[in-house]
Order: sequence, then C-alpha cells, then structure tokens
Amino acid sequence: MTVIVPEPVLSQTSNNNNTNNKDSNKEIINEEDEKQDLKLDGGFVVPDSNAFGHSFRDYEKESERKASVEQFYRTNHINQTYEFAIKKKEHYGKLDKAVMSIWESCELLNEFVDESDPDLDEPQIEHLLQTAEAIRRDYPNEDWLHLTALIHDLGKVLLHPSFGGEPQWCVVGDTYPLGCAFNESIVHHRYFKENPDNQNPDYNTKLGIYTENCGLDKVTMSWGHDEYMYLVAKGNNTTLPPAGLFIIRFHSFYAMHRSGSYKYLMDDEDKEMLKWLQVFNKYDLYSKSKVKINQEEVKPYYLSLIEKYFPAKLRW
Ligand SMILES: O[C@H]1[C@H](O)[C@@H](O)[C@H](O)[C@@H](O)[C@H]1O
Ligand SMILES: [Fe+2]
Ligand SMILES: [Fe+2]
Repeated sequence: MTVIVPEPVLSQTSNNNNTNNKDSNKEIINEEDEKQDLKLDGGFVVPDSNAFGHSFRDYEKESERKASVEQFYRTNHINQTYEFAIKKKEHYGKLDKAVMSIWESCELLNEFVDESDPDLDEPQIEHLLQTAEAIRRDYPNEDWLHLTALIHDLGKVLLHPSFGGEPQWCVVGDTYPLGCAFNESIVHHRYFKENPDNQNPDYNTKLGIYTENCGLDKVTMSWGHDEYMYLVAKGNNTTLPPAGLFIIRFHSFYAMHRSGSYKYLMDDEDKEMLKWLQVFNKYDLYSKSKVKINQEEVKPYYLSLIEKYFPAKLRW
C-alpha cells in the first residue's frame, strides 16, 4: 500500500508577530531556518513563555526545575554509550514485555512526570492530549498527524514497572547519535566528558562508525522513548505514513531538528521527513501548559484513529 503524505501547509501570512519566540537555550538557530519554521507552522501562535514564566527549553535559567534537569542530563550523558543502546534495542525489540492497547498505555502515563523537562511538570498524559489537540486544530485533515502526536511520547511507559521500570535517564530527555562524536549543540554537552565513548577513538570522531550521509535509519541513537515507540509501532505493523514514524523516532533529536547539527548523517529522505518533524515540534514544545484537555470528550475521536492505524492490542 502506498501512503501519500501531503506537503506541509505553507501559510503565506504568518499571523505570528511574536519576535520573542527564540529559545534562549544556547541552541544555535539560524535566522533563515527559524523564518522557514514559522511559515511551516500552519498558523500556530508560539507563546512567549512556559508555564513557569520562562522561555522554553532554557536549561541555564534559574528555576525550580533547573538543578534536577541538569542532574538528569549529567546521568544521561555519562551512561548512554553505543554498547548500552544496542543492548537495550535488542532487549526491547523483542516486544515481549506486555500486550496492551494504545489507549491503555496512554493511561499508564498518568502517574509520570518527566524529569528532563524544564517546561512541564504535569503528568505525561496531559502532554499527549495537549499536543494532539493543538496540531488537530491547525491541521484538521491530517489525521495521521493527530495520532502521531497522541502516541509520540508513549514510549515513556518504559518507566512503568510492568515494562521494566527503567530509570528516567534512559527513557526521557533529548536524544543524540552514538558511535560518533557528541555535538556541542546537545543540551549540557559538558557532561559527555565522563562518557567512556568520548575516550574511544572508534567513536569520538565526526563520523565515527558511520559513513557520510548514510541515513538516520543506520544510526544508533541514545536509548529512550523515541526509539522504543518506533520499534513498537513498526513491530505491530502500523499503517502510519513514514513521516509519522520519523516524527516518533527522532522528535527528541533536537541537535538535528532544531540546531541543524549532524546533517552529514542524513540522507535525502531524512531531509524530506524533517519538514514534518519541524511542523510537529512546534506543537510538541509550545503546547505544554497547565490547560487540561477533557479526556472523555476527545477519547472517541482518538479511539477511531487508533483503530484505523493500529491493531486492537499491541505487543510491547
Ligand atoms: O524533556 C523533553 C522530554 O523528555 C520529551 O519527551 C523529549 O522528546 C524531549 O526531547 C525532551 O527535551
Ligand atoms: Fe518525547
Ligand atoms: Fe512530547
């Protein structure tokens, strides 16, 4: 079956006069890229500040979450090695941990707050619904995008005891390639100094074990909820289009989709898919708020999408 994914809507008149939307988080965002992003946002108005009154993704700003988020990234950066990620992928790729519907696993996320996130301290299910509902408003005809948004963070069920009760440092947070040098645009980059791969001459060069433009599909990313949910979706034969799978798999790879690093690992198809990921990212990031979605009201719509794109029960 061929699934045709339309081009992202290029809104001619961006209704966004907000010049204050650059995250002051040391991410190098090129002006041109930023302008292009805004045209791609389908009309979404980027808020000035997060629920704590700060700019989004500001990892240096003093706040009630700063110290714990930094501690999170320290542990993450020291422990995510190439070998570690390969082992986790093999282990979880078996999909023998649980059999469960998509909605059941959404509900499991009710109890978790993401320790890596400076912008949100609400249970994860709120974030899933906020993202999906925001993107649905601006892209009413792309139902695959609504479902992608609903499930993009579902891999965080790895935190749950019935999935192995993994610690936060290998489930949440931004992701990055392993087996090659850590790029400086990665949040709290300095903590990689203590990562053993940083000393390994096979892994600490620009390309490391990869070849120029080999394609992200060939790259082993740090282990977390993105890769896990990708494996679950693929392994259960979802009919979501490739762009949906790409969003799920790389939405935490901010060094690539926001800072423009690691282009040398991408192939032409990745560059095509990136357009949709950048559309999605606006909603993923800027819909984070204290506003609650009425779950019971929207549930029937999402159940119908789940039924369209997934089997009733999935192997996890
Ligand atoms: O803290 C957040 C959160 O864990 C998200 O789910 C992830 O996708 C982001 O990359 C990360 O910055
Ligand atoms: Fe995520
Ligand atoms: Fe998210």
